[in-house]
Amino acid sequence: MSSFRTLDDLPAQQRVLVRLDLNSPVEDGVVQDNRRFSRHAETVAELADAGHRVALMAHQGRPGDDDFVSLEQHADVLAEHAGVDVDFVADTFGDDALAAIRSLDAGDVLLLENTRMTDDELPEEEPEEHAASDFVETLAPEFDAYVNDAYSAAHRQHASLVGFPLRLPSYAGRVMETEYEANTAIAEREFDGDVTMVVGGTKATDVIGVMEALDEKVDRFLLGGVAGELFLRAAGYPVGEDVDTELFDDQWNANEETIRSVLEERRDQVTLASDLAYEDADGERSEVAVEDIVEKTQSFLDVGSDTVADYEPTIRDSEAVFVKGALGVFEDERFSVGTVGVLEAIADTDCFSVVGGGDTSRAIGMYGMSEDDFSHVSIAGGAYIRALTGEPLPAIELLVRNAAEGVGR
Ligand SMILES: Nc1ncnc2c1ncn2[C@@H]1O[C@H](COP(=O)(O)OP(=O)(O)OP(=O)(O)O)[C@@H](O)[C@H]1O
Ligand SMILES: O=C(O)[C@H](O)COP(=O)(O)O
Repeated sequence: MSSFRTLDDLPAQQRVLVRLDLNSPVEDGVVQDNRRFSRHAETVAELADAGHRVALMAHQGRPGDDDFVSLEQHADVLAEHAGVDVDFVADTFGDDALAAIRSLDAGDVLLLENTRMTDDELPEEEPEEHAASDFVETLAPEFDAYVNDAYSAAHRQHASLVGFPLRLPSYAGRVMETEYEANTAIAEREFDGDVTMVVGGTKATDVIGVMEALDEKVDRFLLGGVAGELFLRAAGYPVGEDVDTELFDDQWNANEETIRSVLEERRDQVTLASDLAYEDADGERSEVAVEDIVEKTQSFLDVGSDTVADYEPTIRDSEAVFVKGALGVFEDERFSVGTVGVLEAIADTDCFSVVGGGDTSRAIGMYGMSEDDFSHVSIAGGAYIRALTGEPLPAIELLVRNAAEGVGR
């Protein structure tokens, strides 16, 4: 059990500042509903129903990215799930935000603008520095308590995650509590048979770092997505570089050394895709064997069918399978073969299975699979794989420290 305080410990009638993780896929400017909304809605509804005055903080994307947008749409999606009104103010901690916070009545809920729109949020700094930022210094006095429900962002050392626990009595929300307990229990679990990890997605930097740390725990890695292409590049294939996206070159430069050393030292543990899929001139899915690729001239959007067939026996023979990241752009049905094929193979076995990632976990519902076919489905990606390595999550350490030191008591 954790040693942080939870909503069961929160006194009545508080002015509460709550950190959620509503970071979601954005398609053509439209925020896509996903399990982060439904899960966090439970915490929000509980706080509102209990008569607290609730102000919510969350982030979306990163400055410079297409999905770095306002949280205005998030307020409506969250309200629908929570069954309570969620007002929105297009301000993080300026006069408009303060006026909206001060006008909250018991049971009211307000969502503040994307925390990453303030310069104080993003630097990875020590909690003490964040606690002294204008952002934290301005907002903290407006509240009696801070609730962190953002387990899936707990690996980031950002102001809204680590600054407030030095200023306010702090509590874990319901999502934080359940994800922490599930992921910690999983990290501590020992398996007799083979443990397999399926590694994909776009956040290659996040997953490659932990592959090194997990080699004691994981017997075999099955690769796909952007990380998989970077490994193919290291293995000498002409892929894993930017053609019409900016997903590869920067991540290659940041991780080349680690990828090469993982491949060199653990070549027999790492299985790479044998074929890849792309959109052909007719707009159809086509596949090519990696051995036949002479030059990368278009984006590869999925692993091929032979790769899925290669991966299935490994999954069937595993006692545990962990998934982090999709093997392709599954949101487009043509490129869902890798992700869905692997998830269905896992669902068909009775192995212990965990699927993590805010985006990746969406594939389960999108393609008619049931969460019950997996042992645990986490809305966290980076935080979940770090938890598997036993690496501390800074935002959670701060909740523990806050409880131990009795801040605000
Ligand atoms: N080859 C590829 N090219 C571009 N995008 C890809 C490719 N393969 C997978 N993806 C994308 O990867 C995304 C999922 O992985 P990503 O690393 O972004 O997040 P996640 O696993 O959901 O975890 P987190 O919660 O950390 O965001 C999917 O939205 C999918 O479209
Ligand atoms: O989606 C996530 O994994 C979390 O919200 C963290 O987002 P980040 O990877 O942009 O910091």
